[in-house]
Amino acid sequence: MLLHVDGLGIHLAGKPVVRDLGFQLDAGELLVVLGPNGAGKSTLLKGLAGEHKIADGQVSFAGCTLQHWSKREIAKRRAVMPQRVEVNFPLTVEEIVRLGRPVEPLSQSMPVVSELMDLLDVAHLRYRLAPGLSGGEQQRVQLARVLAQVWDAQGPVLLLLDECTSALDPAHQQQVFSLLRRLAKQRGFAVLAVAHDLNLAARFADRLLLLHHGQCYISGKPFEVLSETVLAAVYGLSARIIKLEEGYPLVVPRDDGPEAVYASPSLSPSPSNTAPVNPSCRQAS
Ligand SMILES: Nc1ncnc2c1ncn2[C@@H]1O[C@H](COP(=O)(O)OP(=O)(O)OP(=O)(O)O)[C@@H](O)[C@H]1O
Repeated sequence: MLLHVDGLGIHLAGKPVVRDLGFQLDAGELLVVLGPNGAGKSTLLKGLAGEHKIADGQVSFAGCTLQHWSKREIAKRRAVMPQRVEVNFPLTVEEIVRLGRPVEPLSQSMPVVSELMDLLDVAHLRYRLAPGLSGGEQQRVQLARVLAQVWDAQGPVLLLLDECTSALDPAHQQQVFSLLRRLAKQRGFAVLAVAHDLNLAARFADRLLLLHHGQCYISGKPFEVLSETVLAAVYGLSARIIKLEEGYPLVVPRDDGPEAVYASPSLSPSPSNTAPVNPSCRQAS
């Protein structure tokens, strides 16, 4: 097991934002973390990235507690893409991607930088300055920089990506998730990606972890997690789940919308029916 999270608690401004969270992530797995706004997804990711202090529990990576990794060693194996990265200084796309490989001579880093610019479809922008790029272009450049950091790492690699496709058009979203899946399957990367798009998650994730009020509501394979009752209870979303021929679920919101769900006493988000069905975050099955 590459990443082992046990009883994790993170407090912000004196309040528990992530509570009693436990899950594991293996090499070669793509785990998508879902949940409503404010559920604690970014806080979890920042905790795993070492940006937030861990108040309770333990996180170990490749068998060693996170706090015991040296900054230098973990930087070779863990790459993090935050939810928002704004580049306001006049660096070119190529220079930004190269920031992922700060200690390497130019001749050595250029093949990786070029490969990643191709993969993220930003090679045609290589001499453009970052502040003039569109939101989606900026996001693809940042993802290329993040991947450059661990591209040819030896040994275990963990990618922590916070809504890394939120600004992308549907085709680029598919390309990026398909790339992440390939990196997991072919290179053994462990990928934890926070996302809001349920269908993208269902299509590409090996497993989903649904956060609600800082706790794991349910985790498991997409079909186990994405049920009508779960979506109604966690998001207040009325939706149909269709099983596609390809074998993964498709979430189709109903016309009656969230207001209708909230109007229904049996599905209103009262404390009793928003309590996690699976507080210890066991597998759904
Ligand atoms: N630095 C902070 N200090 C105090 N509270 C914070 C801080 N950062 C986040 N929070 C609060 O913690 C809760 C979880 O925030 P977080 O950003 O983890 O949510 P999220 O699930 O990523 O949401 P979104 O889908 O909107 O990005 C929210 O209620 C937020 O207001």
